[in-house]
Order: sequence, then structure tokens, then C-alpha cells
Amino acid sequence: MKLDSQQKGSLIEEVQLGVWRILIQKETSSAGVAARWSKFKTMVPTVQRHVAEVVALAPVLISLIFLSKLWTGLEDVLLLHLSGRILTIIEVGIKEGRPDVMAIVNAVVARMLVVSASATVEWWRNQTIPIVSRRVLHHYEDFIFSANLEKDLTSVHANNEDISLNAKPVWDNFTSLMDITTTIIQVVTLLAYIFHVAVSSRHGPVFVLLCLGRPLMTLRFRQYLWEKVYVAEAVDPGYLRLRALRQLSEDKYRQDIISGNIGDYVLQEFTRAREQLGDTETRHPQQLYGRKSLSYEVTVMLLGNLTMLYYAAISVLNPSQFTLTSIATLQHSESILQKTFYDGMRQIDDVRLGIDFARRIYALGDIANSLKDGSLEYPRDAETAGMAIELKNVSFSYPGSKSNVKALNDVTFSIKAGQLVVLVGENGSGKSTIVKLLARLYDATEGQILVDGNNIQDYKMADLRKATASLTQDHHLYPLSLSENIGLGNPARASDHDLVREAAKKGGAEGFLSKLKEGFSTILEQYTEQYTVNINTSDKTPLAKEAEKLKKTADISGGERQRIVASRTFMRFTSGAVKLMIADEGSSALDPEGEWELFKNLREERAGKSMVFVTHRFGHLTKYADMILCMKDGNLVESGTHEELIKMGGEYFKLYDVQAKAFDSEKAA
Ligand SMILES: Nc1ncnc2c1ncn2[C@@H]1O[C@H](COP(=O)(O)OP(=O)(O)OP(=O)(O)O)[C@@H](O)[C@H]1O
Repeated sequence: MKLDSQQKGSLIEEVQLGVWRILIQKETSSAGVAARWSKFKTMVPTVQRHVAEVVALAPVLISLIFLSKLWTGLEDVLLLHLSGRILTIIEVGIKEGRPDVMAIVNAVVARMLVVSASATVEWWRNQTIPIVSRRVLHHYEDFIFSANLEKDLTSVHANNEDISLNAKPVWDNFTSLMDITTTIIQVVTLLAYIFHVAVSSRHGPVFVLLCLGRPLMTLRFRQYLWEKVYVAEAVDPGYLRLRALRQLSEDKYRQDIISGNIGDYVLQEFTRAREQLGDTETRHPQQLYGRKSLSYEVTVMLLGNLTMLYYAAISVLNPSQFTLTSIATLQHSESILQKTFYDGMRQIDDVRLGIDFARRIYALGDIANSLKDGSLEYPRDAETAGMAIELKNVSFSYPGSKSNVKALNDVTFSIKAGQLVVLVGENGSGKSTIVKLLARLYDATEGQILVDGNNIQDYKMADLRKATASLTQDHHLYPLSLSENIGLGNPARASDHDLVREAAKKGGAEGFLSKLKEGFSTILEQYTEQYTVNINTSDKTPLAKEAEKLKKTADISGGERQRIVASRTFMRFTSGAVKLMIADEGSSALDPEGEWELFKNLREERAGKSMVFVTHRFGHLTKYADMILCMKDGNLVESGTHEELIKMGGEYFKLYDVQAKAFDSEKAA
């Protein structure tokens, strides 16, 4: 069903195909040509860069691979020519009753030599391609990896799809560039050969035109979605429900499904969604678009038989004029031509996709970070141990946020160097957002943040990061050893075991780390790549036991993970450069004693550093705070010490009172 949006001047065509709603940019035929031409022009620099980079990785080998492909392309014409010669000699021999044995032997030997040369060339190519393709893969993997690592949160958010492109297809894409070049040479050579045979055997050039009928027709009516600019979205409710339900079979939901006993419900809903979907097409839109009509398919097939009609006609009209060999050679040539032509069309598609892929990779390098680096060195004043911070009318909305409400709204406060500040407030009130702005993960949308009197944006980002230690619940363990996980708090000293052990002690991780079989060298979430083929691990064979061992990974609890991350923060203090410590719920998974211990150790590290804590748990911290900032719906509603805010009897008092009452009622009970 095609729902062309008929509005005048509409530039978008809407198509409903299977479960998809597709919006396609419309093109008038002249605009279409212009658009294609300009697209072609934009491709040229990408192709130039891509070819130059790939060739530079192995100039000699790639040139030889290209020549070997050229040889393979020309081999068809050569073999055709030699087969033609053999047939002619045989036909003449039959007519004259006296075959020319030497000529036949020569032609057969020449053919054998060509075939052997081709086999050799192909063998060599198969040996060489893995070497070259590996270099190309590594080159582009490294490019993507380093481009990816440099990106900040906002640019990643805006380019989520491309940020972790897989470089694997690059070599195949490059191969298609070589292939299309050799195919073009092959088609031209074949046409020249057919022309030569047709003219020399008196069939005339008209035969060449007949050969071209079918390929030209298919070329004219090619219609593929990915030649177009489009957006596709699955809209079928049955399909969407089915996919959502299918996700529930993933491991992360297993515990909930079992403990909630909802397996039957999920299965029942799945069956219902499957019935609702019925036979609706779910294949990729590209596979559904541009399907050909029956009349088109029949016409194409008939056009492919034009030359057969020609042979039939001349065999009736002029039977003595042509040799059987010329007809056989032409027929053979024609079928090779058609096959080569279709290969070429497929390759054009591959080339287009390949160039587009290379363009996306290069674009990744060009994606600008939204945070601009400053030029001021930090710290300006080596004397002060803390960081003075001032927020002036700061408002902030997350990039791409669908909410109409700002995450922060006109927030103003200042923290003197060396102060301990606690941020409190309901869920979603903006506490973590303030912390992210202080760590300069984002820039304020409105207003200014001053650090030691200068705009935070004027400082070199690397300097600010060195001066800040942050501990949040968003931090993860790296797939590296636990020792590195802690040591990387201060990369320059990461391999100093004494420092790492000391940091682990302060972070509360030393105890359980020493109990692990491999201690600090344990790697959690280790990257592995394993294959167990045709092995049933429930068998008790020695190999099955080996396979079982592969699966074993160490794990620790959520609180223990948080202790490692906390230890990393203590390691960061060892750099001596930290002037601001930010902790956002970094203790949420710790037991009360662990949390108390952690806060105590953090306060001991204070030594004049500014500290900003976000917490929902009052008590451990608020009584030590020089200032408490109380947030509500993105606004700063109260600020002061614990006593001042309690006296005020406002939002802070309300939050505090809930916890105090709960505690009292528990005590009473
Ligand atoms: N990455 C994000 N994209 C869009 N909106 C976000 C994002 N992170 C937070 N928000 C929104 O910004 C607002 C403030 O969130 P924030 O995380 O700062 O609150 P919070 O006070 O730290 O909450 P909690 O106590 O639950 O941690 C909320 O409305 C939240 O939904």
C-alpha cells in the first residue's frame, strides 16, 4: 500500500510497508539528477581519502591484488577467445574432414596455461588478502577507538548511532571499489570482443544492441530505498509489543520473571501479539521497497531472449552465412556479459554503501565536542588547598531532553574554598545535575559557573579534571584488574602497589580483596572470547570440564563494587592535585558501618579541599556541613547549616523530619 502524501509542494513521501512507516525525501526528476550529482561530488573526497589511506597501508600488495583482480576479469575474455579458436578449428576440421591437430593442441595448451595462471593468481590473492585486510581493520579500528574516547557526553548523545561503528566491513567495502573498477574494464573488453566477433562473422553491430536490451532495462528501473534519503520507524503495535516482550527473555530480567512468577503472563501476551502481527512483513524496509511488478519481470526475461530470436531468424533467412562457432561464441559471450553486468550493478550498490560507511567513520573524527576547552591553567593559586565555586543564575536542560521543565532553574550559590557542602532534596530535584556541571561534564545552558573567580569554561579541561575527584553511583568497574581499577585514580602511580593497597584500605575494599583467590590481580568482567564447539558441558569428559572452567568468572557484591570505586577516589587524592571532591550517592550500596567509615575517611582527606556531597541520608554528613543546599524541582529553595535549616522549618526540615520520625517510631516499636 503506498500512501503518497499528495499535498502540493510536499517534499516528503510517506510509505507504509509491512510494520514500517517510512518517510522518504521526494525528488522531481531534475532535482533528482542534481541531488545525485551533488551526492556524487561529496563522495569524491571520501573516496580519495579512503583509497589513499588504505593503499598507504600496503602499497605493493594492494597494487598486486588490484592487478590480480584485473587479470581475473580479463581471463573470461581470454578464455572465450581461446574456446572460440578451438571450436573454429574443430568446425573447419569437420567441414574439411581433416582436423588440424597441431593447431588444436596449441589452442588447448594455451587455454591450460591461462587456467593455471588464474589458479595461481587466485591462490596468491587468497594468501595475501588476510594480511592486508588485517592492517586495514586495525587502522580503522584504532581511528574509531581514539575518536570515540575523545568525545564528550553531549556529542555522544547526539551521535549515538555512529560513535561505536564496527570497522569490520571496511576491507570488504574497499574490495568492492576495486571490483567495480575491474568490472567496468571487463564489461568494456567484453563488449569490444562481442563487437569484434559480431562484425568479423558478419552479424553486424545490431547484435551488440540486442545483447544490451536486458541489462539496460534493469538499469533503468532500479529502485532501492537506500539510494534515497529516508526515515523508517516500526509502527505496527503487534510488532512493537512482540519485540518488547521478547526482550524479557534477556538475562537481566530473569530473576524478576522467576521471582515475580510472570512467565505465563509474558508467554500468553507474546502469543497474543504474534497473532495480532499475523503475516505482516517485518523484514528490513530496504528489502520491501521497490519490489518489481509481474509485467516488468516478464519483459526483462523476454528482453534477455532477443538474441535467441535473432539466431532463429538468421537460421531461417540466411542459414549458410554464419558459422555455428560464431553463434556459440556470441551466445557464450552474451551470457558472460549479462552476468558481469549484474555483478557490476550489485557492486555499484556495495560501493555506494561502502563509501557512505567510510564517510561515517571519517565524520566520527570530525564530530566536534560541544564543550570547548579553555586556555587558562589551573590552579592559578597553588597556595589554596580548596576550590572556590560560584553558580550565578545557572539554568540547565539536558541535551535532547523531552521534558518542558529545566533540570536546573536559575540556581545561585557560592562555596568558599575548603567548605564542606551537602546537597539534599527529593528525587529529580537537580542535585546530580549540579554535580555534573561542577565536574564540567556539561556546560550550563544559562548563567555562569565561576571557579576561583574565573569562568569554568576558560580553564583547560584537563587541569580542572586533575583538580577534581568524583565518586558517584554512575561509576563502573573497568574490565581490568582490581588493582588497576583502584590505581587508575592516579594513572601516574597506578602500579605503585603500596599506594593502591593504602587507597583500598581507606575505601573499605582491602578486607574482601585479600580474600579473593587472585586478590588485587582479580579481573572482574574480564573480556573473553571463547568457542566451545560440539561440547555438551553436562558430559563429564575432560574436554567438557575444560569448557566448564572457561565459564567461571569472579564476582563481588554491589556494595563491594562501590568500595572499589571509593578506593579509586582515595587513590586520586595521592596525586596531590585535588582541590575539589564531589561525592554523589557514592555510598548508596554500603552498609551503615561502611558508609560511616567512608565518610570519616573522606573527611580526613579534607585538609582544606572543598567537598560537595549529595545524599538522601541525613546524619552522617549534614552535621559536619558548613552549608547545606536544599533543592526542589530544579530550584535551590534553602541554604544554611543544619541548625539554621531546622529552625526555618521548611523543605529541609520536612525531609529531615520524615527520617527522624521513622527512626523514632522504629525505636518506639
Ligand atoms: N541524562 C538526562 N537526560 C535528560 N534528563 C535528565 C537526565 N538526567 C537527569 N535528567 C532530569 O533532570 C532532572 C534532575 O535530575 P537529577 O538527576 O539532577 O536529580 P537528583 O536530584 O540527583 O535525583 P535523585 O535523587 O533521584 O538522584 C530530573 O527531572 C531528571 O529526570
